[in-house]
Amino acid sequence: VSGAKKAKTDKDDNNTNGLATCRMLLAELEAHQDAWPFLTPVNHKAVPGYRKVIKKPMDFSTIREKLTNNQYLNLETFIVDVNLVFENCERFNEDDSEIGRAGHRMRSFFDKRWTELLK
Ligand SMILES: Oc1ccc2c(c1)N[C@H](O)CC2
Repeated sequence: VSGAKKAKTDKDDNNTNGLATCRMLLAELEAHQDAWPFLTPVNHKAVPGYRKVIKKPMDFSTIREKLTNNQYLNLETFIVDVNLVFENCERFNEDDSEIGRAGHRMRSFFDKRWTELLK
């Protein structure tokens, strides 16, 4: 019947919400050699100014937790959180710094990979 909603089953292997793609992309981000500044939440108690400057902290372990808890509706909502990691990094770090450069390298890696996977 037209308009009838397709029942979601775990056999639904056409990666409907892009969740298999999210898992693949996150695994690659976590394994990247430049991921070290982004693997766990910034310790805002130890970093002066961080809590005040960065309104929405985000990191790869938090994204992993949210993915595990099925908190991402689709690939788009996942990409919003990954981009938040890189936006926070650019806000808090000079471009010409170790962490600043790592952030730029990670962002260009991610942009390349998700556009490749979406083609
Ligand atoms: O010198 C420092 C010391 C701590 C941090 C940074 C730089 N940047 C990170 O984005 C946040 C944590």
